[in-house]
Amino acid sequence: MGKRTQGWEWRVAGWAARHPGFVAAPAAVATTMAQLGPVTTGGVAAGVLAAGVGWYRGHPDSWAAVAAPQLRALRRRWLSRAYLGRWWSRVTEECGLVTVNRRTGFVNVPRIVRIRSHSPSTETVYVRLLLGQTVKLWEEAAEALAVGLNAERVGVERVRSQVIALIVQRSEPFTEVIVPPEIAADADATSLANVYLGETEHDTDWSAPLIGQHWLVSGATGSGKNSVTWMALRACAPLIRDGLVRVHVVNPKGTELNALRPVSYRYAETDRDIVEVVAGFWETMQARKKTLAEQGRRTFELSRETPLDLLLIDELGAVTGYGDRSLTKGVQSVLPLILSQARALGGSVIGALQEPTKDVIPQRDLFSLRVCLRATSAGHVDMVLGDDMRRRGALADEIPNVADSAGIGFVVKQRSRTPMRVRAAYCDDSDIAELVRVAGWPHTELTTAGR
Ligand SMILES: Nc1ncnc2c1ncn2[C@@H]1O[C@H](COP(=O)(O)OP(=O)(O)OP(=O)(O)O)[C@@H](O)[C@H]1O
Repeated sequence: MGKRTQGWEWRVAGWAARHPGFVAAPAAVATTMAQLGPVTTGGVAAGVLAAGVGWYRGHPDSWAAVAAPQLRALRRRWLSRAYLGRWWSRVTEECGLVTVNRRTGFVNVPRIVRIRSHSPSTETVYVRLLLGQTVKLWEEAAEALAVGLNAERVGVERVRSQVIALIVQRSEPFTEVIVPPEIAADADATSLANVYLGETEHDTDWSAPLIGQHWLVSGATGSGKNSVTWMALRACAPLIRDGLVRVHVVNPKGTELNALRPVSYRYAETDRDIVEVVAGFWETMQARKKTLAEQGRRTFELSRETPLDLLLIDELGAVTGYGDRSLTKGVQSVLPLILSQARALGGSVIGALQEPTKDVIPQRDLFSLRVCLRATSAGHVDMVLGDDMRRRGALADEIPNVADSAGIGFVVKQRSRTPMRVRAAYCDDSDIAELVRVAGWPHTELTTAGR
């Protein structure tokens, strides 16, 4: 029996019912023309266009968060051929993702429910599974789908029963290493309210506030986690020199961050010293609380008397989770207090993490900036960035494990709660040496533990 398909008039009716906008928009234009005439209709259309341009020019941030994803999704859905009827049918057929009714010969093509495009390099295509299909079937076809859709890669996720999301990454926006900007000569020229970290996929600066904030950077080994820490320290360098920022370093691995020894206020590598430094940080915060109360101030202001205290923890997992019990117990008795109270007192924490699991991320939501660099498992992404972020396009587990991808990862945009691909600038050994040179000053009051 040959393949049979539904009559075209039924297919058109079904399609129109599923896409009411395509019927409603021309109907609305026709009605306006009939009621108000072509001049008024043209005026209204020009007004809408002018309002759109005005929005784009006047408030690019909200435009990028609200209007751009909608327009991008429309363009991808209807103007790129990838998801149009015939091509979509062909791709799914070639990838073995259609079914044929054995009795009637009718070919069932999986239906696209909707498309979202939160970023220029990625779109999420929601697809209704056909009877008899499994998520696994689509996962196995993902590579072939990527070829068919002309994409870099396709991720597959189950959304609810019968609906999956294909996360289609179109391009890699970062092909070059980002060179860090010069260190500011003056403390006045540095703003810790907006620290430059690198670039975003939208070709804009990636920056974040450091004062009164905690940062969490997660990534597999070799993903470039320390880039973010180094960029924060470059911004702080003149302030460290002037005694406006004090750096407390917890470096259980004893690698890389040991370059900071000469400019650290406190520094620890061994278990005992680590507990001492973290507990000391909390004592500093309690003392700060008293100082602010004495000064009759409720909020912290950066000064030599009340500097920013920055706690850097290179391997959060070791000190809160899988390290020796005396270490983890000691740290866990104060770290939650630091994370929940230090921000208002001029204490910030930057924690790096390799294996994000529930027990090693203490109070995740207290980290206002969370960066997920290359991950070794899909589950790590939502663990770091928050629920649903992988489905919305944060394919950190699909970042290739090669040196060229180091420093690339995802953050969540605060306002729109959508993931954004970013790349941290890279500080090489000479950049690190320069920052230590600039930050270095006669630290007469050094109380470094573990020296
Ligand atoms: N932002 C970056 N841009 C480009 N390349 C980078 C970046 N960061 C790191 N790299 C490169 O990746 C390599 C690995 O980086 P690094 O050792 O800092 O990663 P890591 O995540 O800190 O690893 P580990 O957990 O093993 O300490 C570096 O030697 C460097 O060549």
